[in-house]
Amino acid sequence: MSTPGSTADNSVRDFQAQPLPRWQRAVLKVGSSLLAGFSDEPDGLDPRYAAGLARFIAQARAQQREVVLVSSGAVAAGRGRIDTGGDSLVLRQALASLGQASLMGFWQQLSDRPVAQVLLTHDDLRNRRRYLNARATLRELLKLGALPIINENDAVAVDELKLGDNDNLAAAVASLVDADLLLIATDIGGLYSAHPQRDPTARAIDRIERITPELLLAASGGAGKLGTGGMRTKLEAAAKATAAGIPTALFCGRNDAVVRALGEGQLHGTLVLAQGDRLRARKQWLRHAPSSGRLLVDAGAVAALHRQGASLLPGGVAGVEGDFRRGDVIEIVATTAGAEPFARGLAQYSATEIGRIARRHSNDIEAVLGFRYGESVIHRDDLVLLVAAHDDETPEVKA
Ligand SMILES: Nc1ncnc2c1ncn2[C@@H]1O[C@H](COP(=O)(O)OP(=O)(O)O)[C@@H](O)[C@H]1O
Ligand SMILES: N[C@@H](CCC(=O)OP(=O)(O)O)C(=O)O
Repeated sequence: MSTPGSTADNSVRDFQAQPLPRWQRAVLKVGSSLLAGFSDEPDGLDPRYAAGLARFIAQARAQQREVVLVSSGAVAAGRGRIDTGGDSLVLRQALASLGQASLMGFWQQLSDRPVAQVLLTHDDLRNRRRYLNARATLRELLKLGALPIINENDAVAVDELKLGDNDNLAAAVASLVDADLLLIATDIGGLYSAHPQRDPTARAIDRIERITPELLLAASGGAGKLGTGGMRTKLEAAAKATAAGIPTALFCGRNDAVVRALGEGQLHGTLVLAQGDRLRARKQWLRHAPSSGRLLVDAGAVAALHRQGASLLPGGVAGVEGDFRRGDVIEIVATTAGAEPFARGLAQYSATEIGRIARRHSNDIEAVLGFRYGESVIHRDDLVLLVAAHDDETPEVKA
């Protein structure tokens, strides 16, 4: 903790440098406060800060790292196109629709590779099938080397459909894509012990081990001119991400030195530490979620899952029980053992579909079903072993 401050210029002075956790795949959230509203007139999007963030993304990519961008700014871009007062929900929805294409064009101009738009709502992420579909699309986009840019689908998102703010959306996306770091860029150095523009005694907080009600209260001072939730929604997002094992960094995207340091693995900002290990948190959930069916698998599949931490392919499936759908949690039972499941996982295909592709080669999936979500019926990232293997080669999936 150090001297109070409230502007981008104070970020480096107020927040001490600390190492950024090691990461391979990060979600970067960029708020409206970094993209627009630098004058009193609605003037659309301005690249003065976004350019530095785009350089950070390009540099990460050159180091074989992956970044998924969650970008606000559609409403601000819409106001730049049709200058209107007012702030009703339906007007914001219309402005977001007006501005979304400009927002994508804006990032495309700053990006060294193709950008891809993905618009999501809370409902999409609650629905397990749509969740899996969105995840598969995002993985494919990263494989293609594109820069996925996510925003809330504001035109359809009201009330219970809405995530409400892009900070929470970014936390959900971080879990969705299995990120190992969530970066939230905003117009202030990080979290202060009180609203720094209103309280001169506010102190910078470099590191948070646990998000307490007191911290949430300190962050409740409201948002900036264009922002939606202020620091509170950033802390809520950090709470969600860190509970899923993903550390979260809040930093000032308006300060070039801060953004450059980030590229060198140094954070000037607030680091919220992960609560436990990412894989462990996910596997823990898989162990306890209610299951909707079972797969019987042969000895070859049992050995592959145990020894190589492999995905379950249709060829090893000997039988299907229950009426589950794509995305449901199911149990895996060995035909050679009793009825006790030895593993659990998320089904990539429904019970009926797996019944049709059981014992077939993965290459046949498309010919049999007429479509294909992937080569496995349970992907290894979605699989947890419940009992250890009989030898010492217990795979990493036994979290
Ligand atoms: N305790 C606090 N520490 C830092 N900023 C705070 C705090 N409480 C409220 N804020 C406000 O939150 C703003 C950032 O949130 P917001 O305006 O929603 O930005 P964004 O558009 O980047 O999401 C800061 O500029 C500041 O005015
Ligand atoms: N979906 C809205 C952004 C909502 C939002 O959370 O804004 P911000 O607080 O600036 O991240 C838009 O694109 O304008």
